[in-house]
Amino acid sequence: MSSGVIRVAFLGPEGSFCHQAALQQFSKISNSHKIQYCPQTSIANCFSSIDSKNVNYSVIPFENSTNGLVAFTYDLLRNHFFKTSLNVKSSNNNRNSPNFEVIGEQYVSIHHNLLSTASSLGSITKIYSHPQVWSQCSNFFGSGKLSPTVVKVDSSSTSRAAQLVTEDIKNGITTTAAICSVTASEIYGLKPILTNIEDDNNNTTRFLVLADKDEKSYLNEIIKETEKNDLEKNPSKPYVTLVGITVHNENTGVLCDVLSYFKQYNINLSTINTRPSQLVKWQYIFFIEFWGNPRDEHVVKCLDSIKKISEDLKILGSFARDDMYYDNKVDVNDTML
Ligand SMILES: O=C(O)C(=O)C[C@]1(C(=O)O)C=C[C@@H](O)C=C1
Repeated sequence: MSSGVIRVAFLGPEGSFCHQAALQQFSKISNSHKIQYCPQTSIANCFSSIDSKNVNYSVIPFENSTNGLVAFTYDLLRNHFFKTSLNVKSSNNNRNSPNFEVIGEQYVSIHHNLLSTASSLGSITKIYSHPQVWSQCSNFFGSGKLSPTVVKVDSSSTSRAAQLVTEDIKNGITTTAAICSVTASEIYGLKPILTNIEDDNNNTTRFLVLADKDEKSYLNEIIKETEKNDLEKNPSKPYVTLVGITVHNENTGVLCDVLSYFKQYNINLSTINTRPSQLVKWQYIFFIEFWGNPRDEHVVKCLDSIKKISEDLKILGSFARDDMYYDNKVDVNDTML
């Protein structure tokens, strides 16, 4: 890794929403530091590039306000932080202790656009987009504007979808379309034929920022410094911590006991999601985010108590809550029309 340059992985190519999240996070320090953005072809590569120390940071999609958790990401967090039958088989012992941790979050407003050079909506034969997008645009797909035979084709990202349409055009195919951002439409030189086709105009995706945890040098200090400045400006700015917990299935009420510790220590939860543990069939990892910092005494006590009654507990990281979290107004009058 070349020194002095901060390398940031994101789900590429350029123009993806993940790219936007990376720009939001790192533009804060782009005046004082050279940032090199490193597009990856999959979310899995965003993880492997940071775990193998090819980059200093990686930005990954985590959840969407319309369709919830990004399962690919949760499963990759599981595969890196927990022992699973997959990594036991490959005897990859490194797997429960990755070289990175979660240090930040970014919120991106997701507005979807349909790009195509087809002569009409009805003549589109194929639409490319990231699989997370289909259910964010379900009203559009149910509107009857498209041919009933149109085929949805998964692409690795929304910007890759736009790229695929440009490749089709070069090959003389003009009946394909992509659903992607306005930025992607500008980069790939294709005009949207429909804009804002998402069901909910408040559609937002939350991204996590992963950082190389061994790199105790200036890189993490920069982020800590910007956080420190934020916290100085607003000392009550809350912290959020993400943990993963597995419990012994056969113990009745054990999850209830885990949750009651959070209550006992007055710690408020912000999300809870489960994914199969991939170690024992029908066992799950509970991914929990709570308001608090693992350095706070009451958080330490709470997690210590939980550790005693759970099979495994991993702290995936903690970060200052981003201000955009609070931008969650829903216009009820709008939804009642
Ligand atoms: O394809 C992109 O542009 C991405 O950044 C990925 C991703 C996701 O995985 O959720 C990000 C935001 C949208 O929700 C759709 C796709």
